[in-house]
Amino acid sequence: MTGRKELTADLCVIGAGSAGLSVAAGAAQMGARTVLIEAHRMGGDCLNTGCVPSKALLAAAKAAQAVRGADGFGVGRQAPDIDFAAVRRHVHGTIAAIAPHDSEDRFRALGCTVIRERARFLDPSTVLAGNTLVRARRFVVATGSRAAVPDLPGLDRLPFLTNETVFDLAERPRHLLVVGGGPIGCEMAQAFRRLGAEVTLIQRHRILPKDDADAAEVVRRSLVADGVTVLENVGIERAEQVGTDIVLTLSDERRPIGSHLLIAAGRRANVEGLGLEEAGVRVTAKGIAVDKRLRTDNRHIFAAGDVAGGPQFTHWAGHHAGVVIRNALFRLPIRVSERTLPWVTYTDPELAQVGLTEAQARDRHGDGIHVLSAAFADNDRARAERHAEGFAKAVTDRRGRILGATIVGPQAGELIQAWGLAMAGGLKIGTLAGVIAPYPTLGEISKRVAGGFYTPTLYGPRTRWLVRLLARLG
Ligand SMILES: Cc1cc2nc3c(=O)[nH]c(=O)nc-3n(C[C@H](O)[C@H](O)[C@H](O)COP(=O)(O)OP(=O)(O)OC[C@H]3O[C@@H](n4cnc5c(N)ncnc54)[C@H](O)[C@@H]3O)c2cc1C
Ligand SMILES: NC(=O)c1ccc[n+]([C@@H]2O[C@H](COP(=O)([O-])OP(=O)(O)OC[C@H]3O[C@@H](n4cnc5c(N)ncnc54)[C@H](O)[C@@H]3O)[C@@H](O)[C@H]2O)c1
Repeated sequence: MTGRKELTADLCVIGAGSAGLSVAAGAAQMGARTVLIEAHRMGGDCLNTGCVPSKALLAAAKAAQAVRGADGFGVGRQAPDIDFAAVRRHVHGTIAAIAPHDSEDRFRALGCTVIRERARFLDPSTVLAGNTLVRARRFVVATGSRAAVPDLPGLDRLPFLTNETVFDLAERPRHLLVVGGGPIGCEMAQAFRRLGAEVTLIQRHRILPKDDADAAEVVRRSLVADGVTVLENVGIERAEQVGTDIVLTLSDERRPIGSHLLIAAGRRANVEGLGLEEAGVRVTAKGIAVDKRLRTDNRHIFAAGDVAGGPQFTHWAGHHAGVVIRNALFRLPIRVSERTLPWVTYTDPELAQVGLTEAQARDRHGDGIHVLSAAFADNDRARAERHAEGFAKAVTDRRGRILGATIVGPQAGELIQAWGLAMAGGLKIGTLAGVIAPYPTLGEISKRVAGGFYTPTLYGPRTRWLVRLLARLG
């Protein structure tokens, strides 16, 4: 075709976010001729409008909270002096510091051909990106997701924030209304509250409904203790602007009023305008339909990351990338597995999960499970650091096979990794119980939980009988 550039490749990746970048980096370094197409910003959501800015904002909020809490250690008695413009510089400085890792330069250096255009399938084996036609043996659609905007009467007539705009606020909101109590809603509610805004969080169910109910309750109490108004199990009837204020009318007739509105009510897969129909790729309400090998209905086209409709995490996108590479380049029938997928909500305290929650384990295994737990109140390090809220809990089958673990408390995201490793390695609970954990560490809590599996036997009547018998024998 005239005026058009044509490229042929082994692999063409659409979207340079967590999933697409991992696929492209792996494939290029393994020698595949790889084309990477990105319409907007290299790094996608995670780097620019997701994980990175949200964790940077939470870190600033934690620093502010540490000032408030210093009094408890006998160190000063003061309120934090928060310079919101400087907080914003910290957030954007963090993005800038990480950006080179996801940059066009780096990917070109790895051997990828990078095209900064919007991509669209013309037919099952051709993609058009700007002026370039790409023909490839395999394609990967990794176009991610965006904030789902609820169908709320009045919402279309007022300004609202999403994860794409909230990190660009020049000034701290006076009163932030947060719609949605999933991970984004809870993290942002706590961050803005600790940075000095009034915050009201409105959630249709309980907060963090995908998580263990007892653990979510610990997070809820912490949000309330920080001063967040948490309104749960309530619908929103309409939204309106009254002067400069935003007013929501709830199903129970309460009317929270705020200066800003953040929509954090779930995600919608980016499937529009991609020519998926022309490519023979089927889409459902959740996203692109894929099998366990991440193949779409067109066996030459894979989907990875948020657009594939499953869990939405950067590390899950990374797992997807490994599955796609092995299927697409090596033709190995590798499947995705959620069995040891961890997830963490980075509130303070953090809430971390791997494997089944207690409720899920009961659903699947009935009463044939052991539930083991320990409180951070009994962990000496947590006490010393005045972070003794929360608990760790594990669920095993009758024989001590670990089915899942939940940790809510300080550093829960770090602590859950021992449980993920144990599950991935097929270790039984006895291995964790036998670990020599350094004292005093937060990690001792895992050994304590695991040890609970043996407590009834260890301190039971049979052991006591045996000890007395051996004592009598001299
Ligand atoms: C506020 C927030 C906080 C989060 N925090 C965490 C966290 O702490 N930990 C965690 O694991 N996960 C977190 N997530 C989720 C995580 O960001 C996503 O799961 C991850 O970014 C998904 O990666 P992806 O590659 O599927 O999509 P994306 O990162 O969205 O990348 C998709 C890319 O495709 C591009 N694109 C779209 N259409 C086209 C097209 N037609 N042509 C070319 N390019 C296109 C987009 O511009 C984008 O760059 C968070 C998300 C949000 C919103
Ligand atoms: N720490 C992390 O790993 C992290 C952090 C942020 C986001 N994420 C990822 O991003 C995804 C999206 O996060 P999210 O919090 O937007 O989604 P989510 O779907 O987990 O939570 C959104 C919540 O909003 C509620 N909701 C929906 N419509 C509502 C309405 N009209 N009124 C009141 N409540 C309403 C829903 O009940 C739901 O619980 C998550 O699935 C998660 O995987 C991960």
